[in-house]
Amino acid sequence: MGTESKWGLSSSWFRRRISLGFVICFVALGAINPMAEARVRRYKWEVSYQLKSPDCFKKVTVAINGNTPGPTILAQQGDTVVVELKNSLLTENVAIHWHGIRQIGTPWADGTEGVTQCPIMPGDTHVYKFVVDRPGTYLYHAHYGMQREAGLYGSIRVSVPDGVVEPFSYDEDRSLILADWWHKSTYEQAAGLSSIPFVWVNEPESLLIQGRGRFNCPSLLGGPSTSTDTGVCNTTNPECSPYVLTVVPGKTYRLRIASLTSLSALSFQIQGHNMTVVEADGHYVEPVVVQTLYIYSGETYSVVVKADQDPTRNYWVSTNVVSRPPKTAPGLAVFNYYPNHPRRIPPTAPPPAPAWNDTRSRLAQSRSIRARRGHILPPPAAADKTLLFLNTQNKIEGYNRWSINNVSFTLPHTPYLIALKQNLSGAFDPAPPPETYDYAKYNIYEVAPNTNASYGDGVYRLEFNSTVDVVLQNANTMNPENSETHPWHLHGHDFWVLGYGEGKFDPAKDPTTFNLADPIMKNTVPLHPYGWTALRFLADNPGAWAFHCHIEAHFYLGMGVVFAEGVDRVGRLPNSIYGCGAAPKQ
Ligand SMILES: O=C1O[C@H]([C@@H](O)CO)C(O)=C1O
Repeated sequence: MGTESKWGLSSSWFRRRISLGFVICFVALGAINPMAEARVRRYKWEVSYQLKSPDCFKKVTVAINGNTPGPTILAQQGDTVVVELKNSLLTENVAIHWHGIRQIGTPWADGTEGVTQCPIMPGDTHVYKFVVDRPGTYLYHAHYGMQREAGLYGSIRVSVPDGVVEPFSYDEDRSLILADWWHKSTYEQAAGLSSIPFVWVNEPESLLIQGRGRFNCPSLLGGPSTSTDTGVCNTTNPECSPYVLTVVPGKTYRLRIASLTSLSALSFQIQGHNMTVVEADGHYVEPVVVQTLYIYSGETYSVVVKADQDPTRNYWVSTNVVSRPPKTAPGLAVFNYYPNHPRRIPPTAPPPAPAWNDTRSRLAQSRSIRARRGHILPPPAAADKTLLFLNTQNKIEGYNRWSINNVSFTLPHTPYLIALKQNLSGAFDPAPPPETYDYAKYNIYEVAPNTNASYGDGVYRLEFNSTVDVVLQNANTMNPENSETHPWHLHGHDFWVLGYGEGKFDPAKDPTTFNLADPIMKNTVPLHPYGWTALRFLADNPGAWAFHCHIEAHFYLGMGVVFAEGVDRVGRLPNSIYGCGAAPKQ
């Protein structure tokens, strides 16, 4: 790493240890140092349990350096990010995934427990080191069990290199993460999901904007104290006051909006303001003006907003559950026009939520977002391999599961990357999972018996540098007249979104409608109820990569697959990812 500068300036750990004078001195040196472009951004994180009240209800969270969301990683294209992570959870493993970072040349740093690494055990310290090769808006979050839901997440913001001008302008740059929040622990939820009878997680108690929400504690509203809220509902706690986004009248803001919900598809609105969508998952898009942005778990968008409304008042920022019958109050933050008091409640009610079951509007928005001119085009020829993935809910041995082509994914005890690279036999099923389903016979509109699903941990082996199409097919769940939204996330790659369709994908006809002219590239894409979504990607990143529904409970219940390509080209695996299953520490 000849270009490494030892003193990454954004590291909070580093900043705390040197005086401001030194920082200014190093910034000045950086400005004249030709080696300055590719810096190392060092972070030192400690993951621990913390009692927090993000929505005024106190519960155990999993935090980084005491906070949820964790610190924002700020870097510039080409920088190396080094995160030294200490697991101070007393009884629980951890692993962190860098969502949207492709990990080119460092597949072992993807942070996916069971796929690219062994879990980091309590007391252990693990170093993640990777290059952020593209500017854009990304995320990080736990990728172990259902731990993300306990609050272990944050933002990654990668800026363009010095001198590069972006295709839109703004005065200020802000990040907002949306999340849903439950009062039950993740352990209780996971236990319920793997029980007979099945105990569903149900709808969230609240929606959080940048880690802040407000749950309706009955006693706070003048009602009787109940055993569930006594001592835990405390709105005087500053932790649970709404997030405030202060804007200066006349200025333009780039808001990087990301969703890390565990279940909910969301709408997002800023009362009285239009938003111009300019970036999706790290790729510029043709500007689209919206009043309501629909956002699915794992997606990021940049919108440009001008503070051009009546500056004598504040406005609501609101988010609502869509695609499932909502039982959760809107998540609210304050869009505060300076110099109004940031706690001044906006004088009018939050904007009404869009109809939760208006699938057509959501589909229309998905289709309306197109790549910015000058984008990377997909290979135009037919794909080398097409995978047709039927998404179903199933019963296996009495347990509720989710399956892809009748296989419900289970994580092996030895990570795929190690097993494949070291040719460890017996680590996972060597038979590849099915590439299609019986589309001629399957009725996606009915509750199907789905009695022939099985557990599986096989891998789709992709030829290195081949073009792969994946068509995700949605279907009815085990409940009549019900089909849900599934945001699918691919690790290690971006894909082109070739199209969204309603109903059943017809392999003979629908590929002719694929958009090969200006498809957006993304890493996470919604599969709408009773619809299909078609993607194309190049299997050009040596490694083993998860592709899964980003709903925490759904991946936990088997809704995912693993791709592997070019593993023989992967460099020497670091010892730090070993230490489980058939992969003991070297
Ligand atoms: O996996 C799920 O289970 C429930 C429901 O289908 C069974 O109660 C639900 O809404 C899911 O997404």
